[in-house]
Amino acid sequence: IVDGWFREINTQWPGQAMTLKVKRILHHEKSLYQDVLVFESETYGNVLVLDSVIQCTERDEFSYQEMIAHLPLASHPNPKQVLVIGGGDGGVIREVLKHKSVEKVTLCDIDEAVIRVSKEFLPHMSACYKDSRVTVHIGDGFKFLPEHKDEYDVIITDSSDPVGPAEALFKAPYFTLLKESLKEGGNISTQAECIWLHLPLIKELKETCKKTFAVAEYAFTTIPTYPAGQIGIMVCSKEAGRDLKTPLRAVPNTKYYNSDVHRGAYLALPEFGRAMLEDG
Ligand SMILES: NCCCCCc1nc2ccccc2[nH]1
Repeated sequence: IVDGWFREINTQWPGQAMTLKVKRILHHEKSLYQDVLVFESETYGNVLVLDSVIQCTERDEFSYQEMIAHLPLASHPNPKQVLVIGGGDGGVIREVLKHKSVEKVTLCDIDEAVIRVSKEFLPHMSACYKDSRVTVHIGDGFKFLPEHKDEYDVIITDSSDPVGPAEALFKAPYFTLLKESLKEGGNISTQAECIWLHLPLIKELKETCKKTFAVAEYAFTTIPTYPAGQIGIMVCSKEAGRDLKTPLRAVPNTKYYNSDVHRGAYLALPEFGRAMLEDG
């Protein structure tokens, strides 16, 4: 933080950096896995930063949280058991609970510090931890998944970037584990990075998902505080013929997601992205 501004300088996006004006630092610690920082910004509410990368801000988190949850849930006929890997801030759980068919949500995050800090400084995101349908497991998704085979209708992987603790969550073995933990007809979604910054990674991710699942599609959402203001969501299904692009029902009290946004998120991949992802 220099002269009152936080700058998101990172080798993943060379030569550019989102900058947010800092009102005051609320918390800073080194957890077992990463550096955890929370600051109150002048115009984006409280901001959670892990290893110097912006993970969420109170002002725009709903865009990403709603899309990563509702794209796989609204295209599943009857989701009852849901698993969230990562996402310790709790925002995804809040969205999952908007589907009345959901009976149980389990959250598995490797770092208890993220959950603890979110409960204290991100109340609008962590409020749902109190819900009776929610179970929290502190641990590595890689170990948790093999112990829970054929158990979930939807699994959402709300990971940070593929540098540090979340690196393995972007590789093929992880997607095989996801598939084995899904019930028949199950859907998954993962944080799938930005076409302006990570095209080679997205191409590899889509190829991995197409090999592992019956269907795999890349959607995207707009979010001002993520690098280049856009982030992707990979959505897949075990069910051959599952139409991921069509919402089967409306989702109540959202601020970003609706059925048109659902469809629009898959459409019109800009030509430089389409060519790379589809033609090779
Ligand atoms: N550079 C884009 C980063 C995207 C991060 C998405 C995200 N935000 C999170 C907050 C808490 C825990 C896991 C999270 N994963």
